[in-house]
Amino acid sequence: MKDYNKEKAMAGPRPVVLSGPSGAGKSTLLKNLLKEYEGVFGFSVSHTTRSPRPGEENGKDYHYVTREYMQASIDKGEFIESAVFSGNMYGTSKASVQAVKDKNLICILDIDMQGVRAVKTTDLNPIYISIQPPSMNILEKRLRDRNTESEESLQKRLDAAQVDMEISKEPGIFDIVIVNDNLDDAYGKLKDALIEEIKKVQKNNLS
Ligand SMILES: Nc1nc2c(ncn2[C@@H]2O[C@H](COP(=O)(O)OP(=O)(O)O)[C@@H](O)[C@H]2O)c(=O)[nH]1
Ligand SMILES: Nc1ncnc2c1ncn2[C@@H]1O[C@H](COP(=O)(O)OP(=O)(O)O)[C@@H](O)[C@H]1O
Repeated sequence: MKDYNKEKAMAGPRPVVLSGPSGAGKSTLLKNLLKEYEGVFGFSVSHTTRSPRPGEENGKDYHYVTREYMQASIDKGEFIESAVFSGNMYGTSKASVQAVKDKNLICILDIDMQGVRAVKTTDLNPIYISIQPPSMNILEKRLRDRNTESEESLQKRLDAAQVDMEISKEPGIFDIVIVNDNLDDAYGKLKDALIEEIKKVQKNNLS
């Protein structure tokens, strides 16, 4: 038992998975966390075959790669999980998570439902948080106003969102479901959910 606890302590803080429909507000919320708690959270930078949006940075938001490169890396066993979403490949590399763990930071993963299911079969043991929009109509408005998607990509995201919103209601998949209606309220709930882990890292940083 003692050894088990020692192993757990050495494993560092528990990672956090943020999932939920495209447009629910995951990036907005996690960027707020990374900014307010610099030195506490670190982002697991995923790989994707989608093109960068204006303002996105290679190596910061994603590693933007070709399908050939991504498939070869997956075949080499370099990924914890990968999925196809809206026609593009996305995946969490072992190196991305390790880079955050090496700094003793809480690793945040922004992944879709397929990723959540895959991570559940690993020993990552994260806290699973679902970010949900107040309604489909509001989600569609936010996605349109974001101005990042073609009509085709938008429709694919809305179709996936419908499925995601249903699945997130199933008990046992997520530890917490946060409805992102008012942004400040949703951010407050996210911080409340993570405060124990945040305190642990802050305490470790001081000692
Ligand atoms: N499984 C998995 N999903 C990911 C990964 N990175 C991002 N995603 C998900 O892919 C979906 C699309 O992401 P993105 O193209 O950035 O669009 P956005 O969510 O609308 O901002 C979202 O649901 C993300 O959570 C990953 O490494 N693995
Ligand atoms: N509570 C909110 N109220 C209004 N707009 C929001 C709220 N949360 C996020 N948004 C906006 O909705 C859009 C989608 O949010 P984003 O963080 O990109 O979602 P995701 O990362 O889940 O795809 C963005 O333009 C963002 O500024």
